[in-house]
Amino acid sequence: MHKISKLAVLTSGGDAPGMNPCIRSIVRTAIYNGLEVVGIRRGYQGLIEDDMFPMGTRSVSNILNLGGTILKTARCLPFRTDEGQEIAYQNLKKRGIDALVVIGGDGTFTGALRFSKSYPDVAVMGVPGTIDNDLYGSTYTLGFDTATNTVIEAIDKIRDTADAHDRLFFIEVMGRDSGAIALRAGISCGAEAILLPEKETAIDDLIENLKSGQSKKKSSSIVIVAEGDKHGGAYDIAKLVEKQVKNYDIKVTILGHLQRGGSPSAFDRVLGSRLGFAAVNALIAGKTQMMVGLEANYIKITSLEEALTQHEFKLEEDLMKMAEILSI
Ligand SMILES: Nc1ncnc2c1ncn2[C@@H]1O[C@H](COP(=O)(O)OP(=O)(O)O)[C@@H](O)[C@H]1O
Ligand SMILES: O=P(O)(O)OC[C@H]1O[C@](O)(COP(=O)(O)O)[C@@H](O)[C@@H]1O
Ligand SMILES: [Mg+2]
Repeated sequence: MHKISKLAVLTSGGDAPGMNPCIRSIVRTAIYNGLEVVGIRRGYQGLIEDDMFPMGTRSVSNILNLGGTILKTARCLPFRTDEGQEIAYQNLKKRGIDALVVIGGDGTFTGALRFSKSYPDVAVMGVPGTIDNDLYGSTYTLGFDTATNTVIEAIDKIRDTADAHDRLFFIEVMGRDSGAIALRAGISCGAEAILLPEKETAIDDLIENLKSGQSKKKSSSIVIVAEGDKHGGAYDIAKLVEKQVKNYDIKVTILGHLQRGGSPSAFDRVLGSRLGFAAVNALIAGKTQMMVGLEANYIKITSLEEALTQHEFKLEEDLMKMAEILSI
């Protein structure tokens, strides 16, 4: 078994609250175990540009409560090329780095697995960090809990004004391919309808549902639209509905990037700490091309290969049905 001595960490793809607690945990667990630690700025971009710096225990002081990522993040096109991957490898070798922890989503893991297959002498471990909660191998990903709470706080406020004016609101939440935030937020805020990318929305049913709400004297209605819905965003759906639902003052709100910011929740701080701790310990134990996750409240280690091939989101039909019944 190859014993590691110098570990690098990066954050990649969309930032997610909980990344900082995870970085802190990785740095301190590694140092506790006698490893040197290097931080890489802007994900794979910094790996290719050799933008790295040594990290000590104090370099991660007072970051548990911070949203975003102190390492910064990026979406990096050159890492998708063989040349980019080779430059990244040479930069790691030059510095004597023999282990890499990547915190990110499916794209980040795809890049890491490809890199690790070409250059297996650098051990690679993934930590699921994305507000979209769409990775196989972990019931929860970093940032999902905080983002959902941020969304709930915003929708509660919108509900107040919707109710005061008897209005119908279409609220767009993040999730290009994932309805995870939309579904949890919809249940938490008593949405009249939840539209997800994983399920084709029957506009006629939506219109019937809204009309029936009116006849039952609902004073306001909230429809949550995940940004990746097949009919388009909240504005497009509102236009389709507007023609047929009369006597309702319709408004649209796009929550946008505010959903990705903010101080991580207790859940995400604990999750980040646990996953970071587990990632370093797994590398020390000689594991590579894996990801750490949380299943049934226990750490679970899954191969990146499996995580990426199994990754289709399983639509939670039971929760959809429950949300529908509870909003009658
Ligand atoms: N097929 C791939 N080969 C190499 N690198 C990739 C590949 N897919 C994604 N990446 C790298 O991972 C980065 C993050 O992926 P992205 O999909 O943007 O975010 P996330 O990791 O949150 O899903 C990309 O910008 C790119 O550098
Ligand atoms: O900030 P950007 O680059 O516009 O990306 C927006 C996307 O990032 C996310 O917040 C997170 O996606 P990833 O985990 O794939 O990075 C999506 O919900 C959203 O569609
Ligand atoms: Mg992704």
